Amino acid sequence: MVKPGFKGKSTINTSSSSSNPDRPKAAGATNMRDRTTIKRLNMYRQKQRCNNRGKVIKPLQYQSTVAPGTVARVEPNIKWFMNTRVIKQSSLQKFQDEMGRVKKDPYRVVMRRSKLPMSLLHDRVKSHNAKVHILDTETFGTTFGPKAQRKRPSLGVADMRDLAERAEAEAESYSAEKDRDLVTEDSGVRDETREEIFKKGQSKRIWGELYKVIDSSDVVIQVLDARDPMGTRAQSIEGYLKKEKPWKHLIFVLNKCDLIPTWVTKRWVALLSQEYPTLAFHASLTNSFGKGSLIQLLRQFGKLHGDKKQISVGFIGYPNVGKSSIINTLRSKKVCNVAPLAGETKVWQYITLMRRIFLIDCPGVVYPSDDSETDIVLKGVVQVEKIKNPEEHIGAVLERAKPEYIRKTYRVPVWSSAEDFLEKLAFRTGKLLKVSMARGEPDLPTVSKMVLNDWQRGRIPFFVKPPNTETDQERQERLAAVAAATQEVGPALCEGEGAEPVGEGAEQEAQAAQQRDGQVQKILTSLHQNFGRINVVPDFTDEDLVPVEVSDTSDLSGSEEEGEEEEGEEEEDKEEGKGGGEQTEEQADGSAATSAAATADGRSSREVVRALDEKIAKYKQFLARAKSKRFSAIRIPKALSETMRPPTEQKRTAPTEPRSQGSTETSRKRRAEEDGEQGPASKQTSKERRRQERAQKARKVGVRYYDTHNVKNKNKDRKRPRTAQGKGNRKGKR
Ligand SMILES: Nc1nc2c(ncn2[C@@H]2O[C@H](COP(=O)(O)OP(=O)(O)OP(=O)(O)O)[C@@H](O)[C@H]2O)c(=O)[nH]1
Repeated sequence: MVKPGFKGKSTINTSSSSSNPDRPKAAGATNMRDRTTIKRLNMYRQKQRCNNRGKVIKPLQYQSTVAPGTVARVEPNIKWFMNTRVIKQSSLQKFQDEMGRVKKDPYRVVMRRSKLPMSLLHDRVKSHNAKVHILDTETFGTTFGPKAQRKRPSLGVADMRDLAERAEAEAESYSAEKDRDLVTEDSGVRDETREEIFKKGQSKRIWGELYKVIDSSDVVIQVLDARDPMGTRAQSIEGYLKKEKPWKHLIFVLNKCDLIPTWVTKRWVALLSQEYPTLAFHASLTNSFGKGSLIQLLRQFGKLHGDKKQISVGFIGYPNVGKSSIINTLRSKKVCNVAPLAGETKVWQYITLMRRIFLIDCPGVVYPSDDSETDIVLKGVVQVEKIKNPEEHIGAVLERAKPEYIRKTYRVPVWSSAEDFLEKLAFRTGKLLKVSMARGEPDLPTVSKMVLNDWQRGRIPFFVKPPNTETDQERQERLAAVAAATQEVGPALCEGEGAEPVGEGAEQEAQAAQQRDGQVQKILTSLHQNFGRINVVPDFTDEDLVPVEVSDTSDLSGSEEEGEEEEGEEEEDKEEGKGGGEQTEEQADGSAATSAAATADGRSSREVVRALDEKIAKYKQFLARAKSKRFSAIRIPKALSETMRPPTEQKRTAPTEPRSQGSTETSRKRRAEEDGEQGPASKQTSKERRRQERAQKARKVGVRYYDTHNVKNKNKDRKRPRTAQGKGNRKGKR
């Protein structure tokens, strides 16, 4: 309708023609065409008008008006989706319940079956005796005839004799213990159902997260706890990856290497490398090991997948093995939540390492195994606070850890049983009950939790001994042989690496796999880890400390030169942390100094490297300890500062008694006395002597010193940025 007061020409056609969609409705007309029908009919009727040269002067309605060559789209219409019906799960359930009830009722008949979605009622699994309608879909000839194409079950035997032989062999190897289906008489005693806490990491949700991570990753890193690599290893996942996703790379990272002797790390790496590429790692923001090698390895994988914009690296593994810590170490900052409690990571998360490398953190997964409840607790899967009877697991701790380590950690000299040990420890630590009835009795649950916590956090030295394995030289030879074989097979397989080998011939597939393996092995031969640099924290006994031969100097030029890598990282990713770089500078300084000393001494480069490594390890250990104790000002003991000096200088000075780094107050006093003997200290007052000693021996380090100490004149020596003149100028300007 035209608005009142409208002066212009109306676009509404007022004619009563049957082809006018706007025609007024006649009085009493009930069967008139509606607007849509009229418009559609007009569309059919219309004709295109052209001039005498054939050029369109009046295009058809809806004929394109866009310039030729423009990509046009058909506008989606809601009617396209009209036939699709979606119902909620709850509605389906309701329908099935109600229809099921009606169907079962013999006095009722379901009318108009065809209009009801009856298939929704019958989608259940068919019972085993349901009739198989083979002949409804296939002819007799193709099903049972001489040219039958029907698939038969593969029995794996050619004839009855084979079958009988196989049955006999299986009967011989039968073990009733392993037979889960064996029906036994009910003795009245049954295993208690496991508490929910022992099922941690096994839920469907967690497995779903794991498969999401695997599906999204090009490289899967399985993180293993160095203390018990085999116990935290998932052979089922490895099998799955090998069978279902052979194009994905699987790597092992042996984390927490700082908690085991270095030779054990070396042996495990050699052993596991026989199956998958393995790297040793110590996750720490300040004092890491293996970071450089891992980043280098990931970069190489990135290059291998040159056709992809970026690669994703998934971290999978048991709970609490340190997946999130490794990611934080690689990023040099806290990007993932880390806690000594299992199950800290709840859902998967993506983290950018570099422009082309993404990391995915996965919640810890517990793989199906025959582990007892104690095994589960000691593997760190269960939070200690949630265990109902923590005392039950202490016996296993005392069995697994060596008595000397227990003695050293808890200062309990002897014990006859787990209970005896707990009682003694409770009295020693003052963990006694305060309840009136049992006042003064040892609080066993609390002490047990303390011990279990210490175990889970690696405060009690423990490791699973690796079986004997190939030596380093053998490994190098094997890797070199594989790499040489690959070169023969063909060039690098950068192209088509990421593509799934679907539909390819078996031979081609095998060749591709061989090439891939060779490529990875080649990358690995270029990676060397200098295990001598691992900063092992626990004090192991001599028996456990088989001396490790530090690798050649060539190793140092390898992956552990973190400074180089940091540089590279910064090129790629500006956000990369700088901590490692600084550390390496120090190391580089030290190395320069020592190598100079070495030439002067005429010592072999190997000895120099070993000496240098020892110094670096001591220095790192000292810093880590100071950090953990949150010293605001660290006094570097003289012994340590001496070790940081070049060896020639050390040689010149008189040899001093080696001092432990964790020097106590008394030893410090004793040293002060010893040092005091050298000068005219006896005439000084004690205050003066102390001041002198401090000036001589200690150096203050630590950024938090002024935050935590009330130092009045802290800015005394600092140059004032603005002089009085400057101030005057500023005032003048105002
Ligand atoms: N000593 C030592 N402790 C480590 C190392 N890596 C991780 N940790 C500790 O192990 C504990 C668990 O680390 P997380 O990174 O949270 O382990 P996670 O595998 O992500 O655990 P979930 O979240 O349960 O999957 C933390 O207390 C870490 O400090 C390591 O290399 N050495």
